[in-house]
Amino acid sequence: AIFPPELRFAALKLFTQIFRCFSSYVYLDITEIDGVNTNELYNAVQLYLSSSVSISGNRLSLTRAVNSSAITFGLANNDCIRDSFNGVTVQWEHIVSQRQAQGYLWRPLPEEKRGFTLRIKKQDKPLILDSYLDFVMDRADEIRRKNQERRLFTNSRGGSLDSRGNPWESVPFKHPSTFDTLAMDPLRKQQIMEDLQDFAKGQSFYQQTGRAWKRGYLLYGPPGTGKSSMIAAMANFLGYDIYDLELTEVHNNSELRKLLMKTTSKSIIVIEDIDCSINLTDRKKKNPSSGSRSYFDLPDIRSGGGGYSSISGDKNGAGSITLSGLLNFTDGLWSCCGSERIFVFTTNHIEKLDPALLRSGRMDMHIFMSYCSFSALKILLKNYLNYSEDESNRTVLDEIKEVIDKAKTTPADVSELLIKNRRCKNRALTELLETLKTRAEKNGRELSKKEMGLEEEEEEEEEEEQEKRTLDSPKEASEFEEDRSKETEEGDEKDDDNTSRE
Ligand SMILES: Nc1ncnc2c1ncn2[C@@H]1O[C@H](COP(=O)(O)OP(=O)(O)OP(=O)(O)O)[C@@H](O)[C@H]1O
Ligand SMILES: [Mg+2]
Repeated sequence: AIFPPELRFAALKLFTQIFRCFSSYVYLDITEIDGVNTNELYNAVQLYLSSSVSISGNRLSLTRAVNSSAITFGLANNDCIRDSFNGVTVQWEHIVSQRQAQGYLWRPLPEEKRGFTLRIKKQDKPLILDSYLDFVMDRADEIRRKNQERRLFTNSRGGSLDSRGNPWESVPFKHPSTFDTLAMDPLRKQQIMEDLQDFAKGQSFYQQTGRAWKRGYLLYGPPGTGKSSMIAAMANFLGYDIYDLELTEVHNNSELRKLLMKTTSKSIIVIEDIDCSINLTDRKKKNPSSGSRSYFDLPDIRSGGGGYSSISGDKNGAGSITLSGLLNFTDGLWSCCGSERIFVFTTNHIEKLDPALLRSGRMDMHIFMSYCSFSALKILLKNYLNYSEDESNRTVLDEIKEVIDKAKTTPADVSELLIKNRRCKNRALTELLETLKTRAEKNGRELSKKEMGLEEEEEEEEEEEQEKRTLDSPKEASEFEEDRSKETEEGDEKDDDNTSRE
C-alpha cells in the first residue's frame, strides 16, 4: 500500500515517541531553525562534531568553506556518531526530513528540516545540560576562528565609509611570522607567550577583578628588530584579527571612537610608530623653525579637558587627534565596548613618548626589541640555514658570540645576509663573522671617539652611509632610496629623526 508521505512521517514520529518513553535515555533535539530564528546551537554542534569527535561514523560529509583553510567533517544525513565527555558517552544523530507543507510565511523556510538529536542516559542529564553543551559551544568557537582566515583591517580611506557604513576595509591576513620564527631571547619570548595565553583564557579573571578585558603592549626598539613581525606572530598565535590603525587618516577624536566601536572582539589593534603618527598630524600647526617637534609640547594636547575638537581650524579638518583622545580610545569607557582586545603600539623612540602613555596600567607590558643577540642568532641560523648546534664550525660560532653584542646588528640585517648565502652554510657564517667584526670595530671606535670628545660626526656619517649601501642587498638599498624621497616630501622634520636612528 502507498502511504502519503505526511502519514508515513507521522507514524514514524509516533513510533519513536513511544519508543523513547520506555527507554532509559533522554533525547534532546536541536533543530536548525527554531521558529524563524537560526539556532546557533545547531551550527555549533555541527562544527564541534566536525573536528573533535574521533571519526567513527561510517558516513561523513566533507565541507570546505570559502576562504577557509581546512576541510571539515560532518555527519551525513541520518547518521550517528558517539562522543564522550567526562567519562559519559553520548550519541549524536543528524536527522533530516522533508518539511511539511507550510502556510504563508514572511520568510520562506528551507524545504529540509534538519536537526541533531542528542541521546544521553537519564542520570547524565544534569552534567550534559550544565557543562557539555557549553563545552561544545566553546570548542565550536575555537574551531571557527581557526578555520576561518583571519583578516587585516585598515582605515586607510581617510574617514570615508564603505557601502555598509564600515570605516574599516580588510584583506586576508597571511603573514607567516610566528613565535618560532621570531628571533629574540627565548626567555623573554616565553614570557610574552604566557602573557598572551593568560590573557586569552582570562575572561573570568577580568570579570572578577572588574577590569576591562583588554591588554596593552608597547614594542620599542630600533628599526628592523622585529616589532611588526612580533605583532604578526601574536595574531597568528592567538588567532586574532588585526586592526592596523592609521592615525594620520583619522581626523578627530570622535572619528577615532567610531573606529574603535567598529572593531570586533578577539582582535589586535595596532598603532605603528606612535611617535611619528601624532607628529605628522599636528605638523601643519607648528612653527617650522621651532626646534621641538614632539607632539606633547603642544599645550592643547595635554590639557586635561579631554582635548576635544579640532584645535586649529584646519581647512581639511586634519590634525585634531589629541593625546587624550588616544588615551580615551585605549583606556576610557569606550574601550570596553567589546572585549578581548589587545592594543599594540610600536615606536623607535620610547624616550619621545609622553609619560601619560607609559604609566602602569596603560601599556601593560613594555617589550624592548633589541639588536640581534647570540641566542636570537641561533634561532635565525636554525630557520634560515637549518643549522644545528653540533655542526663543525664551532670556532666560527664562538668568534661570532664574542662580537655579536658589540656589533649592534639588527635581526633584519642578519637575515638578509643569511638569505643571500643560504646555499652555503660555511660561507654564510664566515661572511656574517666578517660583517659583525667590522661593525663591532666601528662601534668601538665611535665609542672611544665620543669619550674623547671628538666630534667628526658628519664625515663619519657619510662614510657610514656609503658602507651601508655597499653592504646591503639591492632590495634594502632601494628601500633606502624610498625613505629618502619620503623624507624630502615630509619636510625637514623627519631629518633629525633619521640621524638619531643611525
Ligand atoms: N626578531 C626577528 N626575528 C626574525 N626576523 C626578523 C626579526 N627582526 C627582523 N626580522 C626580519 O626583518 C624584517 C623586518 O622586520 P620588522 O618589519 O618586523 O621590523 P620592525 O621592528 O617592525 O622595523 P620598523 O621599526 O622599521 O617598523 C622582517 O621581514 C623579518 O624577516
Ligand atoms: Mg615595523
